[in-house]
Amino acid sequence: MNTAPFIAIEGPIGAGKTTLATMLSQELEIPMINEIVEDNPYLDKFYDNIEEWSFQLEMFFLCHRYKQLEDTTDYFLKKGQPVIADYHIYKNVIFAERTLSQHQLEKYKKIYHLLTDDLQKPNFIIYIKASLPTLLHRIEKRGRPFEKKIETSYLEQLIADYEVAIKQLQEADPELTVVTIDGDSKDFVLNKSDFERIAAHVKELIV
Ligand SMILES: Nc1ncnc2c1ncn2[C@@H]1O[C@H](COP(=O)(O)OP(=O)(O)OP(=O)(O)O)[C@@H](O)[C@H]1O
Ligand SMILES: Nc1nc(=O)c2ncn([C@H]3C[C@H](O)[C@@H](CO)O3)c2[nH]1
Repeated sequence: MNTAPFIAIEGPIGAGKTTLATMLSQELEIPMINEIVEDNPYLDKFYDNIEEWSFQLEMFFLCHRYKQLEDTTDYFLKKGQPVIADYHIYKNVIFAERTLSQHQLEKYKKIYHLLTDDLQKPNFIIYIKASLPTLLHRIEKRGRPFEKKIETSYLEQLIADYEVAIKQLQEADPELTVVTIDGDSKDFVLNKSDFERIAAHVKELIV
């Protein structure tokens, strides 16, 4: 059992995880941890050639998130301080299963379990579901040059992978609370009342 509320925002690429995590962190006055993107040395190369760069990229994300979550546990959760993150560590597996060869995946999963089995996991997931047109629109709006190379089929697969993974996480942990947000119809950026409803719901859950 976690010592303090640990909230992860999840969903496929461009769903609005960092945006919502930032807004909730400010509104609820809860510290936020987020993954690095601009300093990632492999993302650009990865989107050029997934097969060639996937192992380096997945290992980079895994090591980075492992260290970040270790620190999060020590500095916040163990002291009873709630935390909000714009990812769940399990997203490593979601992506790795899609990008690695079978041989690489077997090795990767051993390392994943070794590093993460004893880490504190989030007890709340806010899952932003969004359709392909919504994701494409948001990725384009954000305008990261390397993401122009993302194939539509890759995004479609990730949308389906996320549906399966969130169900698996919920089945594996009956104490986990999953709040699903329809990212197509709920606009927490432009519609103040949409955001207020989400924030009120999260506040109720964690008190
Ligand atoms: N509900 C929303 N309505 C309109 N625009 C949004 C919404 N949520 C996010 N955006 C915009 O969409 C873009 C992607 O959002 P964001 O970076 O938060 O996504 P993300 O899920 O964290 O992405 P990634 O998977 O790459 O980490 C940003 O430009 C953001 O301003
Ligand atoms: N392959 C792969 N594995 C991951 O664990 C992972 N996590 C995020 N991403 C990609 C999505 C955005 O382009 C960008 C920022 O989230 O990085 C990932 N890609």
